[in-house]
Parts: sequence; structure tokens; C-alpha cells
Amino acid sequence: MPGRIEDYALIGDLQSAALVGFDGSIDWLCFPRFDSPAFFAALLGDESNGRWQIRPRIGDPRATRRRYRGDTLILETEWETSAGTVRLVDFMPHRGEAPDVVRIVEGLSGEVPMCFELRARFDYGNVVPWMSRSDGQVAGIAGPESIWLRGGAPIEGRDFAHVSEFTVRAGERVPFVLTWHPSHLPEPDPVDAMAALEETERLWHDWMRPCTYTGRHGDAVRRSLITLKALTYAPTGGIVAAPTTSLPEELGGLRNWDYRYCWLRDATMTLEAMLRSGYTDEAEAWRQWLVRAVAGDPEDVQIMYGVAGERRLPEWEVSWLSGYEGSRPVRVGNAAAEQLQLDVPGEVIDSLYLARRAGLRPTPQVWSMSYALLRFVERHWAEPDEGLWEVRGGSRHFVHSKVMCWVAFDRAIRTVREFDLPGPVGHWERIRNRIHREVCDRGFDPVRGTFTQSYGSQELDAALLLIPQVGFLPPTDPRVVGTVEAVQRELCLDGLVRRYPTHQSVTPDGLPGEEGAFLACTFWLADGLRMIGRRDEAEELFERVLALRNDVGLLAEQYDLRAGRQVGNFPQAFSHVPLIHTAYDLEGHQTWGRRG
Ligand SMILES: OC[C@H]1O[C@H](O[C@H]2O[C@H](CO)[C@@H](O)[C@H](O)[C@H]2O)[C@H](O)[C@@H](O)[C@@H]1O
Repeated sequence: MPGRIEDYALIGDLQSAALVGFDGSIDWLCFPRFDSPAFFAALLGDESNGRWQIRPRIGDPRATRRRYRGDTLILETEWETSAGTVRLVDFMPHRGEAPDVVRIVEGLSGEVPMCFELRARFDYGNVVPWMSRSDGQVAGIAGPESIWLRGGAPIEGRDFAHVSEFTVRAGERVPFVLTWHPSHLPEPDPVDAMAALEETERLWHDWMRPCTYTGRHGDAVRRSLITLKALTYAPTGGIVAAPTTSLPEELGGLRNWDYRYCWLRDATMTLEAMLRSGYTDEAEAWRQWLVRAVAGDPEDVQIMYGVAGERRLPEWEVSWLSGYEGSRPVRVGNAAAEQLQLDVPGEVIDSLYLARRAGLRPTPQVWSMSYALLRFVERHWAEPDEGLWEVRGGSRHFVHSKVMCWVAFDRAIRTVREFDLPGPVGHWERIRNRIHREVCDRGFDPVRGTFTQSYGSQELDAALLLIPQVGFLPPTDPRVVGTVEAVQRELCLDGLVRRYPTHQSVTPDGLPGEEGAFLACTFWLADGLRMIGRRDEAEELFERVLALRNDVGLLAEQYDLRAGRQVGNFPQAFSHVPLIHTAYDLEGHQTWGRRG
């Protein structure tokens, strides 16, 4: 049985990532890219779908304690047993010839009997490879893929698994290295586990060095930055929304989506958090990724792409996986890729403007791209769309989308003025003002004193909290204050924020069932409260969400208050990005961000 979502910690090599449970089991790992078929898929089924567990043979299988080694993605899991204490060190070295997972068992005291079980499966737990053993190593082959396991203890095959029992004494280290390789290529060179550990630690410490954050929430901010970096696909600069698919937004429900792709929205927000913390290389790599991904006719721009800019992400259901705690279907691909989401050009143009202000030297394509996106917004802003929540119940005139169309023109006008670029500023100003008037006339409910989810609707939407952040109206405007108060009054569940109401028979997203509180929206409420002068409440709410992080500082997309558990894909960039911004803003570092 997989653990609770918050029982997992993340390891990764900037091309893919794995989730390691409290019981020493790697239950999720895709080789060789984030969006490749999973090699360990027990997370979305059971152990027969592939996993790799190492733990003491005696005592509680759940570890006594766990932590990352300093500011790295090297995980240390420790068990205190009646026979002694043992540590499991897990990491994925930065990619060399092939992707590797390294696991080192360290004896800390006594003599601890250990057990090891590897269930190798390709294609999301569907294919049992042909396995062979020779010269102390195990190889598995199925079609185009192969894996190689080299280890410091004898391994034998049993019941479609590879198992080992060994004892580790104080001061001893027993390493295991699992390597994926295309099956037609010669066997990959062995990796020296201890040298890889040293190198990986050094690389993460080097990466952390330029971090400019010096405030009270250093641990939370640095862990969030490391997590965002871990979600970056290093060869291209693309950033995935999360390394998982189909972790449910409702336990046992069908709100299960594949997040292993690059959303322009999530990635631009990630870029802002990186820029704000001093990481200009990542921002530059993402900007280049963006220019390549959206190249072509602006009418064909998508809201998400594959990590290398792939456009086709067809959604299908994995029939053989039973789903996380029975939450079916398990989906691969994402049909939202084909939606019209009119907030996205505004997100992109805003982030390019911020990058320029941060001193990133733009190429000529950057301005041509913004220009092309603006022509697209000019043609489509008056249409209904599916909005940032990617509803599947039909398009509407979402107020947040229109506000972001306003942002697109606003930032273009500023770019021309501040950087002396050519552009029809007068024409853009007229469109910007028209959008502003329309939103205030048709998207505001004067009776309740709040903006609404879409024109003429009664529903609220937590995305409206972004109105003062993007500068559409100042925080002192009574319509902003009214909206913040309405969201707090009507969308909060035990203090945490739902993105929109899902408790009615007809939900705005066209899906049955409910979902948890949305963590990004809860950070946005903290921002809103701070901006309208309710700082103490903002601080309290921020601390409340921080307390929902798991033991190693990670957040999923949502939190199920009834179950008291994290839900949704994990860890999620969209949760860690606002954590960073709110931490900065509460400490008055308002030099950056989406401030109008
Ligand atoms: O809940 C319905 C939608 O959920 C996913 O979208 C959400 O995640 C995206 C990535 O973080 C985020 O950009 C978006 O704002 C969220 O609503 C899913 O990808 C959609 O297919 C689904 O309709």
C-alpha cells in the first residue's frame, strides 16, 4: 500500500524525479524524463506495479526521522531499532551518461539486519522485464529499455522481485546503484556511489550560494527554491508543474490529472520566484525555452507544452493502475493543453517585463514574441475562455482572465516606455482602458461589493485575490477590500481557501465531487489581507500553511481538511512559488514580484 502523500520526499536529477516513502520505498519514478512512463508506479496502484524498498528487517518499517542533508536534494532516512541505528541516504546524481538512483545504507550503531526488495516494472507498472544476474549485478530488459542494479550485497530473484537480506554494522556503508539505459546500447559504466554523493552535495551547495533571501523563513524558502529547481528539466530549461500524475484532488475521486508538463502560467510564476531570489540563469534558460516553445503562429500558442516544447500531450487513461487509494482514472497526458486560457499571455508578458527589469538581456525574438501575443489577445480578449482553473464545464467570461488581458497590455505599454522600444502605445492604451471598464462594469457585483468569478455570476473565485497584486486596482480600493473580505467569508473552509465553490450540484468546473483547500489560493489570501492592512491575520494564515508542509518541507497542491491530509500532485510548483512570494512580502521585501 502506498503511504500518505505527505509521507513522501523528493529526490531528482533535474531531468526526472522519484518519491521515497517513510518506509524506505521508492514508489514513483519515471525514466528517463519527468513525463516518461513510470518505472516504479506503486504510488498509483500497489507494489506489483513496481517499487524499491530498503529498510531494517526488525521494528517499525516507518523511519524514526528523516531530513535533507542541508540545502540539497540528498535524503537521509534513519531508523532506530533494538539492534542499533541505521541511515539510508538516497539521491539521484546530476545526470551523466544515464540516469541513476543511488541508495547508501550506513550503519550508525549496533548491527542492524536489513531487507531489500526491488520490483522492476516498465510502462507504468505493466511490463515485467526479463531479468538476469551476472558478476554481482542484475540487469532487466523490456523492449527499448533496460535497468542495471549494482550493489554491495548479494541479491536473488524471488516471486517476480529481487530481494536481499544483509546486516550493516556501525561505520559500514553498503551502496546500491540503479541505472536506466536504452536497451540497444552497451552496458552503462558503473557509478562510484561515494564519489557521486560528494559531487551531488557540492553541486547543490554551489547552487544555493547566490540565494538572496535573508528573512525569517529561510528554511521554508530555500527548500521551496530547491524543489522548484528539482522540477526544472535542465537540458531545455522547461519547468514541470509537479513530478507526478493523478495524485487525487479528492481521495477516491476522479479529479486526477497529469502535471508532468510545462504550464506557461506555472512556469512564469516560478521564474518570478527564481528571479526574486537571485537565480537569473534559471530565468534566462526558461525564457529561451519559452521563445522556442511558442515559436510559430500566435494562434497556435498552447497553455502548456512538454519539457522540450512538445505540443501533443494527448490524454489517456491507464486502465491497469487502480489509482492512488482507488482514485481513478489514472491519466497520462492533459487535455487542458488544447484549451483557451486567456490569462496566459498576460502571465508571459508580465514575466518577460520583470525579467527585463531584472537586467536579463533580451534577444530581439523576445519583443517580437510579446508583440505577437498581444495581437492574439487583441483578437480574443472579448471571448469566453476556460480560465486559469482549466474548467471542463464550458467556457465563460472569467474575470481573472480579463484582468490578465489588461495586464498583457499594461506591461507591454510599460516595456515600450521604460525600455524605449517601438510599439503602438496609444492603441494599446485604448484597449487596456476598455478592458478595465468592462471588468469593472460586468465583473463586479455592487450589491455584495465583490468581483465575481465570471460576468454576471454569483460565484466567487480565489483568483480574484490577484487583482491588487497585478496592479489592476490599488489595495485601498473598496472593491478590492470587498473582494478580499468576500473570499475570506465565502470560500474559506476552516481558515483555508477553496479556489471556487465545488459543493453545489452544478460546479463551475463541470466535474462531480469536491476537492481540498487550494494552497496557492490560501497564500494569495494572506497576501490580500496584508495588502488591505490586516497584517496580523496575514502572518497567522501564512504560518498556518507553513505548518501543513510535510516533515521535509514539501507541499502538494491542496489540503483535505476533513482527512487532515495533503492531496493533489506532489510536490507542486504552484504551492511553493506563492510560499516564496508571501515570505518576501510579509517581510517588506517588495522590490520584486507582480506589483503593479
Ligand atoms: O482541476 C481541474 C484542472 O486541474 C489541473 O489544472 C490545475 O493545475 C495546473 C498546473 O498546476 C494549473 O496551472 C491550473 O491552474 C490548475 O487548475 C489540470 O491540469 C487540468 O487538466 C484540470 O482541468
